[in-house]
Amino acid sequence: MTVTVKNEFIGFVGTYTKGESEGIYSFLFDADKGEIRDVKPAAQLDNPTYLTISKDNRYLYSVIKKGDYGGVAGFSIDAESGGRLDPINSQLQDGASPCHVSVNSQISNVLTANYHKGTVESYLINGESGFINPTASIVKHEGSGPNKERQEKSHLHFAGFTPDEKFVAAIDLGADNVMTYKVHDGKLTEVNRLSVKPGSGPRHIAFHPNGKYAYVMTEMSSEVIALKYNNAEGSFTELQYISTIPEDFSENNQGSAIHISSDGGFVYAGNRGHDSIAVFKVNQESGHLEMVVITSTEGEWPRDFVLDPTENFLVASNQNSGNLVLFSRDKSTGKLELLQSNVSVPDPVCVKFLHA
Ligand SMILES: O=C1O[C@H](COP(=O)(O)O)[C@@H](O)[C@H](O)[C@H]1O
Repeated sequence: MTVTVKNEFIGFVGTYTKGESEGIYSFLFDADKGEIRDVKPAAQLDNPTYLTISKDNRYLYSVIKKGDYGGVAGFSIDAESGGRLDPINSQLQDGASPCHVSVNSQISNVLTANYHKGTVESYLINGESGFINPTASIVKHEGSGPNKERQEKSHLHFAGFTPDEKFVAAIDLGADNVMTYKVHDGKLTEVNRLSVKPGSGPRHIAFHPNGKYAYVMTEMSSEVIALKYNNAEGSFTELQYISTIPEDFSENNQGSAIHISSDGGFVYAGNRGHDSIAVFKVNQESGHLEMVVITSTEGEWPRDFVLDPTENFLVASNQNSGNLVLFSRDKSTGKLELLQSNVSVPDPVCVKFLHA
């Protein structure tokens, strides 16, 4: 008897709901055919921009806006139905919603970063039910940078656990800082602060799987900063700045997301304006990057992107043109090749897959 195993994965898309979007969308990705299909609404809520999925695929946590409140919402994932999301609960605070959310591997702690408030919020999670408890800790950053329009105060853009989960890394675009915190019972205590190039606007970070290096995408200077990471102290030292756009590109560009392949071989960095993804090869000895190629995202304003669970593909979300774009990925060269660019999703921000 021949048993056929389907090479099919469920993905979710976070969106802004200021236009036509209804909330979070799900889709199926067929890795044999190299095709995204069956895009459909999975949960109705306002501005579920950023999403994260627990390691065991039971829960999805999303940014949420509700009237004048913003916070985090939890859902249990019904993979059998192709990705139905059943609400668990949400925790809301007065004011703007966060822009980033992450969960630790134990599913005991969710973190959010709030760009508008300049805060990092930490919530304890009940691992049995996925229930989000009220905030265990809120840290307000104080700072500013030389860019008067964008850096008048702290703007937190990312908060996530380091690979060994000993520390939390938080990125402050407004104050040009990469911060590390210790977390105990959900309470955050600062342990380190790295000041990066004034005006660069650091946005997101991706750690090398070897735990020795990390890569920060800057929004305003459109660069990747390669960092050496000291995992005993939770501290960083700068190794290299490398541009993500061609030297002769003089129009507006804002760096977006950054991700690294799980073999640590390639770093991918998003360009909004140049509308592309820059591919870098990682020198595994030194942690330095070398540009491979810059590939068009076939749409406008790639806010984020993700490697699929096989890492043979990459899906980018073009926020302003409202399309997901599927590329195949060569694991030996890191290069991307366009497969599909017409997958419509209104105002997409990020795409996340269930873990393999
Ligand atoms: O990348 C960006 O993020 C900030 C924060 O997102 P938000 O959903 O909390 O507003 C956004 O304001 C900015 O326009 C965008 O470039």
